[in-house]
Amino acid sequence: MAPWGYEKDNGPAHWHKDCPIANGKNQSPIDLINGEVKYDSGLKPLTAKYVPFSDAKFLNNGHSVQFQPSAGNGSELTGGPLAVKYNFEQFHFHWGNNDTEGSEHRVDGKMYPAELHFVHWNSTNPSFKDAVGSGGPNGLAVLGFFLKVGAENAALKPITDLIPKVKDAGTSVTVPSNFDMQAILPATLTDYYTYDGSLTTPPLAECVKWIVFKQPLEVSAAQMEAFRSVINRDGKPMGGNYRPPCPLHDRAVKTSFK
Ligand SMILES: NCCOCCOCCNC(=O)c1ccc(S(N)(=O)=O)cc1
Ligand SMILES: [Zn+2]
Repeated sequence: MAPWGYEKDNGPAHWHKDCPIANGKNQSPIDLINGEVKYDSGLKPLTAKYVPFSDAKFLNNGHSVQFQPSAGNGSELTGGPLAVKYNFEQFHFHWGNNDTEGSEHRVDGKMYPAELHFVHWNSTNPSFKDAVGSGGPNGLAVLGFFLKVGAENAALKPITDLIPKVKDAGTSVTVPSNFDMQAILPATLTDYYTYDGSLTTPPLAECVKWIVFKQPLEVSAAQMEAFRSVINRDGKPMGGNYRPPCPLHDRAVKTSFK
């Protein structure tokens, strides 16, 4: 099979052939249906401590654009539904070709124009790859933020300004060391949905504690257009790099908010 993608001939409907877990019972993304979630007063705010990076890359890997510091950057995530400390690995985006589509998770069937994923791995593992393969939903913790079109996002501007430099698949640039990743996050990481799920791209491993924030971040129309100029491995616009929602089966979605 051609490498996986989001086109007719290699998109989400084909992924099960190489990754049979695609039809598993803990797949992501899902539609977050407010009438079916359950408030959990035990869910505390999350704490993300992101330290400045000395040598981080921003790259086009053919199916997303991704910020990736060198291993062992000392940034960590704790709290919320997490029992242990998680190390930051990378962040990346999913988006659409217009403002009516693009996010992976949905809220009562509504899609946002884009979704930002901060990927972290359980620090009781020796490496990220071990965490992916560790079995069970505690290998990774991914923070999902919906993006909506509005004011320019000053914290993301250093990243969206680099997009023209990684327009083509397989290209990357070094990110200026004064880039402040912490500034992207809201001041308090409260009001989120959380559930046990999977990677939303192959290998689709069911190793993820998902934490999706209720409050979208804003980006300007120009910043959205920057994403839409990115080209995928087939030389086509990368927009549409989102997996449709998967069945919830007998999972519960908990919320930290009433
Ligand atoms: N390819 C087989 C070996 O796989 C080893 C682990 O590789 C994992 C590569 N994928 C990822 O790291 C990865 C990370 C996050 C997300 S997502 N969109 O669910 O946040 C999807 C994918
Ligand atoms: Zn993602």
